[in-house]
Amino acid sequence: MSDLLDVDSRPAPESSEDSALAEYVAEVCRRLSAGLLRETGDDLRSVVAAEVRSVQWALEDPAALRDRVPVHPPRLDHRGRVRMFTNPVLSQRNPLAPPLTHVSDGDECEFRVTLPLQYQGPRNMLHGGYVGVLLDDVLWYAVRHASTGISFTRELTVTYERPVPLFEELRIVGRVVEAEGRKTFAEGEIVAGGQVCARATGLWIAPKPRRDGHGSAG
Ligand SMILES: CCCCCCCCCC(=O)SCCNC(=O)CCNC(=O)[C@H](O)C(C)(C)COP(=O)(O)OP(=O)(O)OC[C@H]1O[C@@H](n2cnc3c(N)ncnc32)[C@H](O)[C@@H]1OP(=O)(O)O
Repeated sequence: MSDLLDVDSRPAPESSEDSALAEYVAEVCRRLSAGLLRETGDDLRSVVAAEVRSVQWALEDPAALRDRVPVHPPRLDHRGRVRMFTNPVLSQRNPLAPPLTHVSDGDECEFRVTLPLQYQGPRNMLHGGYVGVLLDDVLWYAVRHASTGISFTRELTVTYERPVPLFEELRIVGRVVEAEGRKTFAEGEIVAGGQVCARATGLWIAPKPRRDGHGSAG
C-alpha cells in the first residue's frame, strides 16, 4: 500500500527492530481494546497482565521481532523530514486501524477485514460511522490509485442496506466511475457473506494548483 504514498527511497531514521516494536505494540493495543470491552474481574486482570508481559518481552528482546514481516517504517519526504503513515484505517502502526488485508489495486481496490468488538454499534453490528470511514477510505484509495496526486473527499453518500456484521470477513471495494479535471467520482460497497450491506458514492477534488505549480496539500 505504501507504494502509493509520496515517498523517496532514502532509509527511514528508525531501526527495523523499532518499526517492528511499534507495529507489535499497536497489535497489543488492538487486543487490549477488545479485551477491555469483553472481560471483567479476574479475566480482565489476566488479559491486561498478559498483554503487559508481551510488551515487556518485546522491549527486552527487540531482535525477536525482526522476523515479523512485513514491517512498515516511516519514510522521509523530499526535505528529509519523517513522514509517518498515520491513516486510521490502513496504518499498521495506528492501533485504531483494524487488522486489514489489502487484496487488489486494479480497476477495483479491495480490502478485507474481520472487525472485532471495539467497532461495535448495535449488538454484533458495525457502528454506522465506521461504515462511512471504511467506505471513505477505500473510495479515496481507488481515486488515489487512479491518479497522480492527492484528492480530498468533497462529498460522500452512504446507503445502509443491511447491518454490517462484526466477527466475519468483510470485502470493502472501491472503484473510480468518472474523472473530469480536478474532480473524480467513485463508488463502492461493503460485502459480507456475498451480500452488499452498505454502498457509497462520492466526489474527490484535487486541490487547486499553487502558484509554484504544486498542489496545496497532501
Ligand atoms: C497520505 C495521505 C493519506 C490520506 C488519507 C485519506 C483518507 C480519505 C480521504 C479523506 O477523508 S480527505 C478528508 C476529508 N475531506 C476534507 O477535509 C475536504 C474539505 N474540503 C476542502 O478542502 C475543499 O472543499 C476541497 C479541496 C475538497 C475543494 O475545494 P475547492 O475550492 O478546490 O473546490 P471548488 O469549489 O473550486 O470545486 C471544484 C470543482 O468541483 C465542483 N463541485 C464541488 N462540489 C461538487 C459537488 N458536490 N458535486 C459536483 N461538483 C462539485 C465545483 O463546481 C468545481 O467544478 P469546476 O472545476 O468544473 O468549476
